[in-house]
Amino acid sequence: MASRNALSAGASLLGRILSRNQRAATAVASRKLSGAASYGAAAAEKELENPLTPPVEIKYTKLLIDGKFVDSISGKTFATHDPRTDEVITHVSEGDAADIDVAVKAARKAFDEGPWPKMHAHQRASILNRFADLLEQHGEELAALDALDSGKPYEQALYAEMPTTVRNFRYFAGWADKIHGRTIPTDSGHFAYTLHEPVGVCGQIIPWNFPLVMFAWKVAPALACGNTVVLKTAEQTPLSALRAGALALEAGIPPGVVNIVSGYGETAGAALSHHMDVDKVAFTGSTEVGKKVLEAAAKTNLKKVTLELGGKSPFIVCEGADVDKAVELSHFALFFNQGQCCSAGSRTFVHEKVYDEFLEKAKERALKRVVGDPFRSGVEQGPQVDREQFNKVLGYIKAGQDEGARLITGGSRLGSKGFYIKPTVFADVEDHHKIFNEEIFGPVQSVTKFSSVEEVIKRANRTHYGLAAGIFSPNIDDINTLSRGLRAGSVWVNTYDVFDPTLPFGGYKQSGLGREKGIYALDNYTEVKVVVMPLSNPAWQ
Ligand SMILES: NC(=O)c1ccc[n+]([C@@H]2O[C@H](COP(=O)([O-])OP(=O)(O)OC[C@H]3O[C@@H](n4cnc5c(N)ncnc54)[C@H](O)[C@@H]3O)[C@@H](O)[C@H]2O)c1
Repeated sequence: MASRNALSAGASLLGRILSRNQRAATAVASRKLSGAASYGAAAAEKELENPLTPPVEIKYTKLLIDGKFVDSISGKTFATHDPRTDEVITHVSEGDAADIDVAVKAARKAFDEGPWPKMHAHQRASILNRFADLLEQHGEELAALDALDSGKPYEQALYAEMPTTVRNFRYFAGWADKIHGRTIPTDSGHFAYTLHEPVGVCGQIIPWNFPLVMFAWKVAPALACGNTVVLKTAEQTPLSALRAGALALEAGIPPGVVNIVSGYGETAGAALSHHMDVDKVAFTGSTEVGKKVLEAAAKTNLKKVTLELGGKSPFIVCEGADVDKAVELSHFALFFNQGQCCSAGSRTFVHEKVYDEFLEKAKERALKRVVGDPFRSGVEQGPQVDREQFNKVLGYIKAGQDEGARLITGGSRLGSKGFYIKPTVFADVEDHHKIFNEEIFGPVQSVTKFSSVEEVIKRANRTHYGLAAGIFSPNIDDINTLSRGLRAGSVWVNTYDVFDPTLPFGGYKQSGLGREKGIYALDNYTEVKVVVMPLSNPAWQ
C-alpha cells in the first residue's frame, strides 16, 4: 500500500509530470512504435530529420551587468547549438575574466551602497514574489528556450521545471522576513544576541542539465538573504537565464543585484572562483571541476564554497516488489532528462527472485520510450545536450560491451542527425565495470543482481559518490535497514527525484559540500554575527 501511495506520486512534482506525460507518452508510443517497437521506423526517422519550429523568439544574448544588457569587453561571442541538429541557434556575448571583474564590481556596489541588503525584508519578499509571478507568466517562453538550448522535452520543461522554478522563488521569498538570530544567555553576566547577515557578493556557477531550475536553486536563496550575485551559466545553455534576468529587472530587483555572465568554464568560471572580492561561490557540475572551485577558493580569499556534484546513485528493487511498478520507477529514475541528472538512479540493483522478470520488462519499457523531437507532444526523451556528451555516452556504451556486460536493448545512436541515443539497458553488470562506477550522464541503465539487504548496502555504498539512493520495497524492515544504511544525501523510498523546494539537497562523500533548498540553504547565504554587551554598567564606563 505504501508503495502504491508513493507511486501515485501526488507529492512529487516530477512524479506529476511523470504520470501526466506517461499517459500522453504511452498513447504516442503505441501509435508510433507499434508492437515490438523499432527505432528504425520510417516515421520516427523522418520526424527527426525535420525538426519542429520552436515557439520562441530569442531576445537576450548579451551579458547582464549592473542592470544593463551589454556586449562583452572583448567583443567576442560564441555560438549556442540546437542539439536536435547541431545547427547554430544564435550567438551570445562571451564573457571572460574582464567581464567577471566588472560584474563583481557591480555586485559589490549594489551590496555596499544599494537598497537590496538594507531594505525591509518584507519588501524584498514582495519583489521576489513579483519576479516569481513574471517567471510564471513567461513560462512557455522560458520552457521553450530551455528545450531548444538543451534538447529536453518542452512539456517536461513547462510542466515540471517551470513550476519548480517559480515555487523556489516563492518559497525563499517566504523566508526573507523570517531570517533572524537568537538571544543567548551567558554565564558571565552578558547580554548576547546573534544577527544573521547576508554573506555579500555570491558567485554562482551552474550546469546545462536544468538551466532554469539551477538558476532558481542558486539565485532565490541568495537574494532572499539579501546578497547580490554574479551568475555564470553553462556554455551549452545560456539563453533562459538571460531572459529570466530581464524579468528580474522588470520585477524591480535593483541594478547590480543579479548579474549574468555567459562564458566558458576555464575563463569566466575560473575567474569567478578565483576572484578576490567574491565572498561565496556556489557550484553545480562535475566533481572534477568542483575540486578546482574549492582549490581556487583556498588559493585566493577563502571564499565560502558550496558544491553540488556528481553521483552514481543506487536504485534498489527488493524481494517482494511489484515488478511492473519497480520497472516503471527505475526507468524514470535513470532515463529522466535523457539520463542527464546528477541524481540519476544509475546502478539498478534487483533482488535475485525478481531479476529475470525485471530484465524482460525493463527492456520492454526502454523499447517503448518515446524518443523524438523535444517540441513534439508526448516525447519522453530528446537528444543529448551536445556532441561532447553524445560521444561520451556512446563511449561508455562501448566500454560496457567491451567489459562483458550484457546489452539487452539500445546501444547506438538514433537517426542520423542530432544527438539522439537509443534507450539502452545492460544486464549482469559487475561492480568493477566502468559503467557501474563512472557517471555516464546518458540514457544507459545498468542492472545487477543481489541476494540480501546486507549485501546490497555494502555494494551500493562502494562508491566515492553519495548523492542519492532509491529503494523500492513493500517491506518496512527492508526500507528501514536500507534507508539508514545507505550513505547518500537523499533517500527516496517508493518514489524518486522528489525535488520540493522545502527539502534539502546535497551529497555525502565526493558528491558535494553543503545543502541547497529548504531551510538548510539559508546557512549558505548568511553569516552569523554575535553581539555581546554587559548586563550592567562595567567599572570602566
Ligand atoms: N551534478 C550535476 O548536476 C552535473 C551537471 C552537469 C554535468 N555533470 C557532470 O559533469 C560532466 C561534464 O559536464 P560539464 O563539462 O558540463 O560539467 P562541468 O563541471 O565542466 O561544468 C559545469 C559548470 O562549471 C563550469 N566550469 C567548467 N570548468 C570550470 C572551471 N575550471 N572553473 C569554474 N567553472 C568551470 C562550466 O562552464 C559550467 O558552467 C557530465 O558528463 C556529468 O557527469 C554533473
